[in-house]
Amino acid sequence: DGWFREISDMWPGQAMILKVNQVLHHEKSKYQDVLVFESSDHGTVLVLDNVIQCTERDEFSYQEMITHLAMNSHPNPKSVLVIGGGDGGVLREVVKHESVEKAILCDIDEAVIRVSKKYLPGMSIGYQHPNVDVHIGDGFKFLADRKNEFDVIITDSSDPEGPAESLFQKPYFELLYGALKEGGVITTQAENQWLHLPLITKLKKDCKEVFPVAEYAYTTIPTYPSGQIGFMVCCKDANRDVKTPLRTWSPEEEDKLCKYYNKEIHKASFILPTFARKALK
Ligand SMILES: NCCCN[C@H]1CC[C@H](NCCCN)CC1
Repeated sequence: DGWFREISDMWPGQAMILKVNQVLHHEKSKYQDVLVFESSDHGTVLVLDNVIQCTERDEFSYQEMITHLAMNSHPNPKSVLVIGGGDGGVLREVVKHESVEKAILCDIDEAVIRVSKKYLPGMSIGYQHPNVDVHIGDGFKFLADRKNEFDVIITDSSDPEGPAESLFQKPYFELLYGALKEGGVITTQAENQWLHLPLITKLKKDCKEVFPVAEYAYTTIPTYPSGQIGFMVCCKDANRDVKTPLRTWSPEEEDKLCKYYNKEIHKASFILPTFARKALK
């Protein structure tokens, strides 16, 4: 009937539905079902295994926050790794930082990259930057033999049910820790406080066993379940206050570079409602 329904047991009893004008692409990749459709009011939409990954209308909220919460919590990020993020949106945000000399993206599924380059030019623009390298493979394996190499690692993953399951476990955070240089910072996609508080509580506990600093922040994004998504922000430096940006763009630059992130919302994103603050203490 011309509507896409995001129904999943990860958010029981609720569903986002978007009006479909035209299906642009649909394939079974090696890892997941890949769907791209033109929506009536949210631009082009990327769906993996029936879960909305990004819509052109609101993707900037997620891509900017998962990137700049990490990048602006580091004094001088030169080498950056993105695990997942095949749509290219996070890379687009990473290369907004002049300090970046090398940005590597490692995604397990070449189909997401291929489809994004064809149907999501506003996000895949990230691939055009000269300092960007792309690696197709399992992020877990990629990290295993990288030690002391990155200033920032961003894990832009899908949800725990599916190819990204291992990216939510403690062994993965230990690999991240080893791949980071001194003072390194990570962000991961850390689900929604209304839907997954037990998972986030476990995630923060695991991160705190690996990193001296681990904090949960979140952003508002209309087309994700319950309208928001969170991030775990961790640092190897015990004295780093990730809740306050170390570096800030001027107000003019902020307005030019970002549509969601700014230095106030960096701080505000860590302020939690009482039910979440108690669970994540
Ligand atoms: N680069 C954009 C990919 C974004 N990852 C998505 C983050 C949200 C997730 N479902 C929402 C989970 C609800 N808690 C799908 C993958």
